[in-house]
Amino acid sequence: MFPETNKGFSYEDCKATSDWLLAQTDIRPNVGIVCGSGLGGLADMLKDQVVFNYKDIPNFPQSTVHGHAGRLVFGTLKGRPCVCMQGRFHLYEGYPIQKITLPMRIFKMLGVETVILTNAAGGLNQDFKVGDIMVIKDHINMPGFAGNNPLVGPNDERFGVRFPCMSDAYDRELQQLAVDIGQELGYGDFLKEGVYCVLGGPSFETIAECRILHKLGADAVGMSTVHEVIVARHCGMRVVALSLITNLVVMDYDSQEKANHEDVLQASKLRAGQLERLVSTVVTRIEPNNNYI
Ligand SMILES: O=P(O)(O)O[C@@H]1C[C@H](O)[C@@H](CO)O1
Ligand SMILES: Nc1nc2[nH]cnc2c(=O)[nH]1
Repeated sequence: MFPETNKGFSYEDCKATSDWLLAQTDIRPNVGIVCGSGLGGLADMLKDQVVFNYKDIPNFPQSTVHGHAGRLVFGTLKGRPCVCMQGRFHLYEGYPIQKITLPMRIFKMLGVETVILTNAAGGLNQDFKVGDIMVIKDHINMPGFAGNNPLVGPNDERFGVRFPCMSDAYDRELQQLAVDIGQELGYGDFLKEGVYCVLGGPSFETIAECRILHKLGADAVGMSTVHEVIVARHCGMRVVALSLITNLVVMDYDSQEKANHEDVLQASKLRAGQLERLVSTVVTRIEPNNNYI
């Protein structure tokens, strides 16, 4: 009934991958972290590391993008067991959407309850500046409008329901926790909240596309995160996501600005340390029983 490419990985495939990982580490993570472009330093914060190269993990795709190392790092953050993707997969790398989101189901099977995602994004909101950190409050799934959703294909109820709700995709308490911690750390001047819009990439947006996305209510645009969030929510994990605004999109035909990946990586370096501090503090305030301290 479904074409072969839409079948994704079975529950048993995912279990085989998670069992393979669990057999090689004693760490039992309850927090999973995904590092965006140029933000892989987050993984380096983990202590007592057990590291797997993606190429060695059964069923895992390979990272092909500069700024995404391609390592799954288990470790502890101030004593809290975590697993961190140092490099994620994007639609434009050519993988089926079910493959780029496979790690979320692996996270779930490893015991992860909360997923923290980061990304580099272009700022559409006219009040945003390069270096702002945006706590994502909602998303617009542009590829999803055309049917490119990671849950397309047969639904296995052991993962989640056929028609998952997305109006609560971004956990409100975790959003507030991230904002509160940002304020405590003195990030008030560059801490924002907003809507993230995903496009397929890899080409950056035209001026007309940026104008329309802005009119649609998006504050930032990128090429990731949303697919992972959908799969994470489908299998019941809580989600908080942060965009680092690495460039302001071009909305004016007189502008000479041109988006490019090297500038994105360069800009992510400016705020990487502060973003890492924000994420690590969020992790330490999440209790295993899902309460916040
Ligand atoms: O993985 P993220 O979303 O951080 O990567 C962004 C989107 C593209 O992959 C790349 C463009 O520079 O950065
Ligand atoms: N689509 C998109 N992704 C980005 N990632 C970082 N900056 C951008 C951008 O301007 N557009």
